[in-house]
Amino acid sequence: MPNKIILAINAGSSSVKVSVFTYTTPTADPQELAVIQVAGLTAPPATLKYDRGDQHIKNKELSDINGSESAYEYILNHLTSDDGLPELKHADDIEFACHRVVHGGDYDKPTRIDRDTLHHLEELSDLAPLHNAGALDIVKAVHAKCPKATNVAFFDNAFHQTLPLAARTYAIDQKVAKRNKLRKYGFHGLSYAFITRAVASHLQKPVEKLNIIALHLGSGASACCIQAGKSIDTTMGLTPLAGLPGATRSGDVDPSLIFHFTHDAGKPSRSSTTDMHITQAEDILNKKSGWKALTGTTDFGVISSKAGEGNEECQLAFDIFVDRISDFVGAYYVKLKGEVDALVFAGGIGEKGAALRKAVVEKAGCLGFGLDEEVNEKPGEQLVVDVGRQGFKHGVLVCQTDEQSEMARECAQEADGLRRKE
Ligand SMILES: Nc1ncnc2c1ncn2[C@@H]1O[C@H](COP(=O)(O)OP(=O)(O)O)[C@@H](O)[C@H]1O
Ligand SMILES: CC(=O)OP(=O)(O)O
Ligand SMILES: [Mg+2]
Repeated sequence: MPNKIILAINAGSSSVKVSVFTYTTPTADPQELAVIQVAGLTAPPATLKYDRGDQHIKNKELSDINGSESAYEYILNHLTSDDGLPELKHADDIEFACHRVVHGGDYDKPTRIDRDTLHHLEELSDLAPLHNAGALDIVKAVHAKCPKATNVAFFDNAFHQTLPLAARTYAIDQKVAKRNKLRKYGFHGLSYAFITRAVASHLQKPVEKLNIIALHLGSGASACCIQAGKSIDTTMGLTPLAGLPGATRSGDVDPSLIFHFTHDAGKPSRSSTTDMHITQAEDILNKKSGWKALTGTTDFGVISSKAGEGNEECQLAFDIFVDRISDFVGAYYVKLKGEVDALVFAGGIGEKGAALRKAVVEKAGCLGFGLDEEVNEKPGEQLVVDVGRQGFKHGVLVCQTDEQSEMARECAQEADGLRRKE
């Protein structure tokens, strides 16, 4: 039987990342052949990163890319014309296109995308204004350019189905809450599912016995309290705006603040489209806040090094992040009754931000976390690295999370059920 190609597509808030996998049987993990990323969609020029075998392209500037759909077209073209990737010479070689869909509402498992599902997901676009519309544009592009591929949606909120009622319920009128489905959903679930398995395997513990406080810190940032391998709380809410601040997101603010910020809070934003309706309030808090508003850059690597050089705005942004993360580490420590296997850092900032890890772990020192500072400076590229100090009560780990590989793994396992019936 010929190898089958799975394309795992991750439309983040500012980038499109695609990994190419082959798989043979549902039981063996898919094998990664190439990873391609077009970043900088919100701060042009877009740039290309490509890794396949010993071929590596980094920071190549691209022209004529103005959104996720054109980024996908570029990516498909790049992959099919790479002679070193003979497994994917033609769009028809793709059997499954997996899409990370941030807000899936009540969908709780990978779902083949047909016209009805697409319509339901479009209705949820307003609840993930930086994400869903971009992902669905790519679904349509795959439909047009790769008509033989089966499109499957993987939902970023699915991992948080296990949130206890008290954690998922807002203290508002429950009739309205139920009618309008207003509750905490939580996101970054593909990443937390990956982290849970990778850390359990690293610690040689069954997933069902794993208790961790996991931090996914990227352009969007969140924390998750994982007990017995299941999410029991997380910082994002009805939408990915709640909780920690991010590249362009405010994170938690007093909900009344926005009416003092602008009198036009409830009016439609100029970023509204026919597929997505958002207010000025949502536009300001999602797209014009966070690190960008505080420092002018969305790159936390730059913020971190400028803070180290004495830049006050960057120092404040850095300190705000440490302050908010520590709040949740404390809260989740109590939820886990102090029975914590490890504090886990992941996502671009969690994996690369040594200074941030140091500051967070120092604050949590009173709970029994400590860092091996030398390893923390250069943890290396292994899947999970122990950066905790010997002899301390709880571990500290860095995990190279991979949302695309999580989708590919689930896709291969469920392939028979997901395949289109001819
Ligand atoms: N050395 C570094 N220190 C801290 N943050 C970094 C470093 N290098 C990159 N980053 C940050 O990682 C973030 C991107 O993380 P990633 O998880 O890839 O984001 P996305 O949410 O777009 O998937 C950016 O804010 C980037 O600045
Ligand atoms: C849910 C979310 O915020 O995703 P990202 O960090 O990829 O923007
Ligand atoms: Mg991401």
